[in-house]
Amino acid sequence: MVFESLAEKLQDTFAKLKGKGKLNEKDVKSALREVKMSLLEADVNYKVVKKFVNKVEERAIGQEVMDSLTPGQQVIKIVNEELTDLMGGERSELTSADSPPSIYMLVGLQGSGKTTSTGKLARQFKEKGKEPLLVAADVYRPAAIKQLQVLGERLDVEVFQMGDQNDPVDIVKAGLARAEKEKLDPVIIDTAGRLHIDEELMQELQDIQEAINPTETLLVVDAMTGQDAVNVADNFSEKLDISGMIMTKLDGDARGGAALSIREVTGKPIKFAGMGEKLDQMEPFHPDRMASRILGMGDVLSLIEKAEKSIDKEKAKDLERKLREDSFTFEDFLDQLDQVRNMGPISDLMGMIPGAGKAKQLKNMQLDDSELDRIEAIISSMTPEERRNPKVINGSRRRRIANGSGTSIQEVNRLLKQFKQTKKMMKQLSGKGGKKKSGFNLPFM
Ligand SMILES: Nc1nc2c(ncn2[C@@H]2O[C@H](COP(=O)(O)OP(=O)(O)OP(=O)(O)O)[C@@H](O)[C@H]2O)c(=O)[nH]1
Repeated sequence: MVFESLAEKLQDTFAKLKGKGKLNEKDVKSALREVKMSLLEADVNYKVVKKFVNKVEERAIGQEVMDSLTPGQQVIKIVNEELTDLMGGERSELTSADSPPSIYMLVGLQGSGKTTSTGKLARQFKEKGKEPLLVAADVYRPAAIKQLQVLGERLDVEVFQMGDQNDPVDIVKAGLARAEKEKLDPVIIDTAGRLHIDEELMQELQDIQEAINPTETLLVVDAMTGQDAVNVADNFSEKLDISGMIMTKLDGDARGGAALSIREVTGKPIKFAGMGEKLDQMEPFHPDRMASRILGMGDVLSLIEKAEKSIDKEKAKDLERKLREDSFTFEDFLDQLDQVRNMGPISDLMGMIPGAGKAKQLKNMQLDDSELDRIEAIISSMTPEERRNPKVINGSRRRRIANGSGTSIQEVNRLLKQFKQTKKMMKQLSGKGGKKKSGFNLPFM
């Protein structure tokens, strides 16, 4: 899960704080010392941590907080606000050009995820009905051109390339001319990367910037590299006019040091967060939502947005009807699993549910993707009759299903029990006169 280890530590600290009725200055100071340690362990830049903790302390030790009825909550609220502020406050949108095409130039070190992010960005524009053009300006690594072409084919997006024997500035200019002629908008440029920052590369990128004056120059940085990412960003922004950042591989970043320091150190906003290798795994970066995730308050807004994108509305309606009529079967369950999978890794989804990170029942259920695989295997080993009417699943059938799915009888039993409980719970939720549910359900909730 994104920021998992940091989130766990902070949430532990605040649980203790909330447990106390009245707070005194000492309590707050000791909690903030823990916050400081957690942030440092998460590889957040030292200066950033110091400034952050001082700011929180200044606000938290005020009379208003101490005298309030819920001082613990008030401190968490302040931390939440300051974390949001640290990551840039408001969401920073991509700017578009006054007259098309908008030009987005992606820069960054080799392996940071530049080419993948070029594809992800193109996909988002395509979804909005735009016709982007991708320009392959990395002439040093022929495989990079091929990689972009493969992405272009998959997305049905045009890719402009002139091989690896031309000057990148000429390639980019010719690419722009093509976009103008064919009315393609926006133009997304994949530039060359290097393992380390070097003068030659910076010069080349500066030349491209000068020649085409991009609408935005987006620096792609790998969150997993922690403070290195921050240093790279600092160096790049000294030499180039960077307008914002795409932070990749946040899905594998349990600590969060780069995401929490980079804005403060460079002054540049994170505009997107890469959450996986697939082309649909890039999210707009919302500082407030990210802060809430870290503090275990969930990110219901992002969850709903994801659900709206990946869940078939007709199927959702159908499901609602089935739940109402109590005709929900294992077939439907399987179908729902598929839809949940479409939304991304289950651990990421869990991070978006308020309190889920701390909920013991959920932890015990070990909801990771391999668990979903096992559930799927068990259901697939049932006969159609068993899926429609689980009541017929007696002892010997359970054994057969366990054998067939490579699981144990205990696991089959657990799933059957879970299914029964889920049905009961959903029936209550959608019960007559009860509250109407939103258009989607997760089968385990
Ligand atoms: N988990 C995860 N992997 C990612 C993400 N973004 C990119 N990757 C992976 O990171 C690796 C490098 O990505 P590329 O897009 O090839 O990197 P690049 O910066 O274009 O590298 P060069 O073309 O060599 O300069 C690939 O294996 C990608 O699948 C992300 O958000 N999450």
